[in-house]
Amino acid sequence: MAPDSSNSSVDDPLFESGHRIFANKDLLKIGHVPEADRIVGRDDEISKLAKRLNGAVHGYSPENVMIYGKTGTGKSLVSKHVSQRAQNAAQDGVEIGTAYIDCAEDNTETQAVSSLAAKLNDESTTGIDVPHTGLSTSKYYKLLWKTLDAQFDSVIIILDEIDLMNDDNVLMKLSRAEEAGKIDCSVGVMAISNKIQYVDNVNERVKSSFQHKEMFFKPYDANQLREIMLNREDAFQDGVLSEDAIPLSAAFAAQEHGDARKAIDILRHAGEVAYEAGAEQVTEEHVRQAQQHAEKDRFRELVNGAPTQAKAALLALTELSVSSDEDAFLTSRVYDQYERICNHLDMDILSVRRFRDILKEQAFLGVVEIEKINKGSAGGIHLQNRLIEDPQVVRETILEDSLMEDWPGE
Ligand SMILES: Nc1ncnc2c1ncn2[C@@H]1O[C@H](COP(=O)(O)OP(=O)(O)OP(=O)(O)O)[C@@H](O)[C@H]1O
Repeated sequence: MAPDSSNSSVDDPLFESGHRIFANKDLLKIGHVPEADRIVGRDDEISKLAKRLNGAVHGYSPENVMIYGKTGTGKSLVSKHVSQRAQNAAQDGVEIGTAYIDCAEDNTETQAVSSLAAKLNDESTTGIDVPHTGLSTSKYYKLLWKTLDAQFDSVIIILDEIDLMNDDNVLMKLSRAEEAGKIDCSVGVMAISNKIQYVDNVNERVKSSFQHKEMFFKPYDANQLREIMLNREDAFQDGVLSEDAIPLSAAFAAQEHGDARKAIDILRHAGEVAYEAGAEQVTEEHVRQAQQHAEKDRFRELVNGAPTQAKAALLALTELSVSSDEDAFLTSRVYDQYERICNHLDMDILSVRRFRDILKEQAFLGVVEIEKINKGSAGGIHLQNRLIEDPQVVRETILEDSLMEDWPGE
């Protein structure tokens, strides 16, 4: 880790001595794992999870656990924390290994198994060389089993964002290894997901071998978010945070779904905004600006991740918004524009009914706002669609997609 030089003085006047706003910005980094005394509001989850892993501490099998919860509710943090404590608490003569796999990165069976083998293998103890690439999946499994037996009585494996793994095989192989006689070391898997029905959708064979207990992490409320941030107040210089900065960041994050990552992000960004503005304090206004920025980022992510047809529908609404003084348009008018776009880009044209469904989905995601207009007894009910975010931002984001970039605009 880089030394904390926030308060050190620098001889060259071109550079600032220390930092006006931050004392230890690392505390607000996304990947930062806080110390036990900075973890707030998760005592129950920590002790429940510890019970599941208790066997490992005494050299028996830990239980498998499936952890569900929305983003930023502390699932990764608590699982890393408890597995680390189990490793430290291991009884004399009991060796516990722990490994964390981010399935968003290692999303194939081979990648996950090779990563596990590489992370758990201490070559100086086992004499086993685990090459990064080039072996078949089954060879990587063999290396993994060898390295586990050479070092551990028990191993605790965290598979984070398991729903992003494109194959459930790894879950089955890990949970069956001991029973199938492939290893003597016992294996406990903590699989983590935001998708509440993840296990319902996995293959029956996997389900029957991955016998597990389930845990649900509830979103934080504004008080808990405030506590989480107060516990990292020392990321800032003394007296720099105005009284409102933390409560307001907590309130913004709680409004959405109680996401601690979002709360910390807003606070860090507010500090950056204050710094850029040359301010001495992080004020309510800086937090508001940081929140608007976070909102734009979230919006960009939503639009980026939308299917191509949804992007074409949004582009149609965007073009109308950019080229007119109005900001809300009847579905029929948006559909005409959508047809022009699809023709130009050589895309399939969906039926009006399907097109309406797409706009509804986008309204559900908070990209579009739909309003019912009653045109009297003869005119009937019509739907008007409006983009929630600045049309130029939406346009720029959609045109980043290589399938849409040939649209010249109107
Ligand atoms: N109870 C807590 N106390 C202190 N910090 C917390 C707490 N819960 C979460 N955080 C912080 O919030 C951020 C997000 O937490 P974490 O990654 O554990 O969430 P998650 O539920 O795993 O989210 P995702 O599903 O998006 O991976 C991290 O920086 C973490 O340190």
